Amino acid sequence: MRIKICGITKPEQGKAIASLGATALGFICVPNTPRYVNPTQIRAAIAQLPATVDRIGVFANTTIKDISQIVAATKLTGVQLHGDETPAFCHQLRSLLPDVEIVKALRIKNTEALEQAANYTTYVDALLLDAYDPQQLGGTGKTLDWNALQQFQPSCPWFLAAGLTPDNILAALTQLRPHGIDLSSGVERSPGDKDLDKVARLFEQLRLAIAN
Ligand SMILES: O=C(O)c1ccccc1NCC(=O)[C@H](O)[C@H](O)COP(=O)(O)O
Repeated sequence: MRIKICGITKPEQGKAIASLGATALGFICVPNTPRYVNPTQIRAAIAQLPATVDRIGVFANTTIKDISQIVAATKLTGVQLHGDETPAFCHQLRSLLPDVEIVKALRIKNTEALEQAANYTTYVDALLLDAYDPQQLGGTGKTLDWNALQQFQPSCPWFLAAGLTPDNILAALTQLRPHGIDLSSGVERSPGDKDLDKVARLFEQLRLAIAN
């Protein structure tokens, strides 16, 4: 299973989280949000990472030009689209950046929001299910109704996000079998400041999940 820790702002924390076992790190490229990092900061963090760790830039409601410039400047391996990007936008981005992983985040407000998934699967590498919040695009700490996701089986890989923590990850994974998980505020002291003890506890819990 892929394990993505999102909202990295400090290079030394990114390095430590990668060595604890994260397979992907997320960098928030959405200005005026609390975990925002600029391309210089992303490059500094990436310089500390082993090549095996995926580096995903998180964007929302920006232009293809902006995304492709930041990808070129930072060597991100993937792009997560966290706003209202359409399937056509994903298709266009994929044509321009064929070697970059594209993850479309769906912010689940109601069951109809899940039905959008099928419109994206042809154009993206993976989907990510996050919680809807009227004020915040992501990093909300709100959980989804896992029971309502039991039938969610898109034709592409998917990540479960939204309010996952070391304390609830086992419960989530007993109900659902996503290809990956994504955590941010559940392993933080404050926005952008990761708590390495919480990250270590997450990996202990995941080892238990694998053993059972
Ligand atoms: O985390 C942010 O601050 C953020 C800001 C703007 C767009 C997206 C953002 N985060 C996206 C993520 O992938 C988070 O990991 C995801 O929302 C889960 O967050 P959490 O519920 O805190 O685990």
